[in-house]
Amino acid sequence: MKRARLIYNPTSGREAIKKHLPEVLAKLEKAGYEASCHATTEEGDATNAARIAIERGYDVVIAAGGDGTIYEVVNGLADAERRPKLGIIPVGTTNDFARAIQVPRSVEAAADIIAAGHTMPIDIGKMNEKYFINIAGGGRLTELTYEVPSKLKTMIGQLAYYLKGIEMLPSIRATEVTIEYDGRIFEGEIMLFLVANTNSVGGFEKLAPDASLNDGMFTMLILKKTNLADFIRIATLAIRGEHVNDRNVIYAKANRIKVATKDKMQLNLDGEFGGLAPAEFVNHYRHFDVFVPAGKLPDDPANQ
Ligand SMILES: Nc1ncnc2c1ncn2[C@@H]1O[C@H](COP(=O)(O)OP(=O)(O)OP(=O)(O)O)[C@@H](O)[C@H]1O
Repeated sequence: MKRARLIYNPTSGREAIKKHLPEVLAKLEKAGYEASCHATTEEGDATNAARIAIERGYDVVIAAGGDGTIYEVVNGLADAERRPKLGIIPVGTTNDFARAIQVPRSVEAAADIIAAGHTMPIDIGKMNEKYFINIAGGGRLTELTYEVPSKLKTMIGQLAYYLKGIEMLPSIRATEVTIEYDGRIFEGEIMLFLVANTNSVGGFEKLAPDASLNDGMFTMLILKKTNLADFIRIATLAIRGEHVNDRNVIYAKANRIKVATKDKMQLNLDGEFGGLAPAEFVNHYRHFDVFVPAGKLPDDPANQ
């Protein structure tokens, strides 16, 4: 019998998962799995739980939480040679990855997608020793994702990020970097750089408009040093995906990217603190099979 392990963050989002657990487990059992779950207890626990699921040979591992929980689960699974299929139940404040794979923000609907059994291959990124599934980045602006207190997120959700962004905007400084991407080089001052696996980043769904989930390539975006007025203009363009041709933006595909800086630069992986530069990003082609709705995603080989 196939076995599924649900790893859920009981504090995620507005603590939405807890009351739906019996239905989720029942749906999995009905789909033919022997299902069990693990509630995470603290930061890092989802990674440990995922490693244990590998040791115990689970066929499916499901991450239920926000992007932070998915990130931790991915890091517990990604080094294994035989990796379980990955399911996502989005109950966080930011659910960028779920949005990118069109898994709805309803516990029951997300569980139905896993029960239906359709998967597609997805690339992931590795930065130095850590993996990310959605987005990596650096620059002062990306730091706001972990400056938002968790309690505030639980209370007011996505709004907490925007409030923090407005608060930080006037103080954002540029960083001098050297970025090497597939043999090309950029040297100069930047506001931020992003290395995206998907098109869905921080609620901006068109930030990397042509990112593919499984072409073996990252979409890289560099925002050069700008003044505040230009910055706001480009952010507004980014809502519609019209920033990619702006003269302050470098937008390119690459599967290996190296970032070096003389200043201290914090790196961000899937919204979590990922260490300090220098960094090397490597794309791992079709590393996971992820449950997605059938017939919806253009990158799904089943729809091509
Ligand atoms: N029992 C727990 N108590 C406190 N924190 C926890 C617990 N379990 C996991 N965490 C931590 O909570 C962090 C945020 O979780 P998660 O991403 O699932 O949801 P979120 O708070 O809605 O945030 P977001 O969706 O913005 O990432 C994770 O980085 C994880 O390490």
